[in-house]
Amino acid sequence: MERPRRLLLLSELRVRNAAHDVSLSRSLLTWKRRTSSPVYHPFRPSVYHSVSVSEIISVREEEEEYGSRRRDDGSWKKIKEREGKDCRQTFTVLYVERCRQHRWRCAEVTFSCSDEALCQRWVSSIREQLAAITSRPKHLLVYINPYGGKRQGKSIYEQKVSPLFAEAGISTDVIVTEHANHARDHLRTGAELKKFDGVVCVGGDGMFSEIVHGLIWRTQVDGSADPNCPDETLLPCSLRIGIIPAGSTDCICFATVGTNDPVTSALHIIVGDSQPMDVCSVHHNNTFLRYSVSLLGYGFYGDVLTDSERKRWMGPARYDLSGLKMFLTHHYYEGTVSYLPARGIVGTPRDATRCRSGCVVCQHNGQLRPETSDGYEMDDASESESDGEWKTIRGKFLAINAASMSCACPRSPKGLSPAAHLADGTTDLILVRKCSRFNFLRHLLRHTSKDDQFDLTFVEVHRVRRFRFTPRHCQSDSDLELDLQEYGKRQIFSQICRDHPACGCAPAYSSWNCDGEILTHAAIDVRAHCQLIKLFARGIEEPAVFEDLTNPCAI
Ligand SMILES: CCCCCCCCCCCCC/C=C/[C@@H](O)[C@H](COP(=O)(O)O)NC(=O)CCCCC
Ligand SMILES: Nc1ncnc2c1ncn2[C@@H]1O[C@H](COP(=O)(O)OP(=O)(O)O)[C@@H](O)[C@H]1O
Ligand SMILES: [Ca+2]
Repeated sequence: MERPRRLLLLSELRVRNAAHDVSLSRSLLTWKRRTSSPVYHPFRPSVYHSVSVSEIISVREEEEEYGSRRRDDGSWKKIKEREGKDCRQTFTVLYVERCRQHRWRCAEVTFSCSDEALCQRWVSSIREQLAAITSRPKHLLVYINPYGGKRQGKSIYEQKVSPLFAEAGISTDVIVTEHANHARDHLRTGAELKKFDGVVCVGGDGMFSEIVHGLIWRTQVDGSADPNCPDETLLPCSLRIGIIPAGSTDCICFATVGTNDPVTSALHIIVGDSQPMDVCSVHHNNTFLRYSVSLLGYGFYGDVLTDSERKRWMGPARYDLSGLKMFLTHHYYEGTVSYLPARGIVGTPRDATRCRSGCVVCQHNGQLRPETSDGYEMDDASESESDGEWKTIRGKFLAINAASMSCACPRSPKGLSPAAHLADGTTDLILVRKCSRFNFLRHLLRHTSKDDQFDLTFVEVHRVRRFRFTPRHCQSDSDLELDLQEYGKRQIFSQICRDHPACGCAPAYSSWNCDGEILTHAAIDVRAHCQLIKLFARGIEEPAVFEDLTNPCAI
């Protein structure tokens, strides 16, 4: 049986001049219109509203007096319509309202009554409940990339986000970056992180990647862990990261919130959401290269990124043109992929279920602590290899993709690996073998349709904890890395062939697309670190079973 909620307050207040029963408990604010007729009216809009206290943004106190209303900040506002008697006290509650396609809006409702003391009690009770929510940030460090996407990061923040933060009583230190890696380096060395409850990134996946690199690095150095060592157990970052989408793909925002909308993201930050996320570390010859949280792609996606960087002036459309060009170019790459399958976990890349808010698969797999329970220790990787746990595949590949999350984005609403999980400590390794252009097109089209992406003979997918890739030409040189001179020459020839596909000579190397940043090393060693970072997000919410039909925003 459902336990009755203990009410903190229950009063008759007016909303838009109609009497309502308004109640406040620790979890809910509700208001219900008083009706004179007990008869059910099918065409009368719903008279009952409820808002979770955890989704109240703020409460604003106002006082109506002689045709004017005084705001909290001391300014005066004319009221268009007097509500009933001469002098009424009013207060306005701002709260989260759900709209279509996972969008959130800031809605407001104004309550009024003639009893000043009662109004005051309501305002202070709501404020007390909000103050008791310790997960909400109070002071944030904000980095804005003015250069990403359509170059609107600064205006997006100033017009859509900053007013909401102010309304919620969040103070900010804002840094508009002046060059690439400005935010990363500031976080690594300069930022006084103790002052803040979180870091906000205004930009695309590349800008988010800078924040992740700065925070992870700083956390390891402060905690005496060695980020250069591929076998190190990395320390999780305590500060959460908020993403205000202002880039070109904004895949990390889309795959964790369900939409690329600055207001929605700002509201997730304000209510203090928390979503853990896996991070892959990428090493080359025991030297750290980069971290990746979304896509690590060699071949097609690496080539698209390299080509698109030369067309940055085109904005986000550069990816479409480069995508078409690289599809027509149809380069394949030879090499060896070795991987360590994730054992003992729940879920496979071909599941029909999806990683959603409060995902039980992430909760379950996140508790496994892979370093101990999965039967291998990273320090003993070679032992595991001799145990036959590592699998090896040699071949010619059009694309090698590791998706640590679905990689859903507006271009591909299901993503590259629709059943991938945000926080299960694994990455989905997708191998697309050399095939005809027609078949590759079928594969790409499945990124945009409902059909199973992996139900093609030339595509295979494995859920892994660790993988390595070695391009063929590295192996043929007695398994030694090419010296830099040789590597340079091959890069030049690769470039010539890339630019003159008619010569029929396939380039030896592609680059890795690492969350939208180019990695020129082809041979890499990748390891998934379970729940290394946390976002101000909650994962994609399942749509409510009963939509509020009186909410025009949701219909
Ligand atoms: C013929 C129909 C083909 C349709 C293919 C559509 C495939 C789209 C898949 C997109 C996957 C995106 C994975 C995310 C990558 C981002 O991290 C990266 C950088 O983002 P940002 O910094 O915000 O720009 N974006 C890309 O690499 C773009 C890939 C686009 C490929 C067409
Ligand atoms: N002020 C700046 N000037 C130039 N580049 C910058 C600046 N700040 C950040 N960057 C870099 O811009 C690149 C693209 O940023 P991102 O926000 O991902 O936009 P997009 O989604 O358009 O690629 C990243 O590599 C980031 O490091
Ligand atoms: Ca994952």
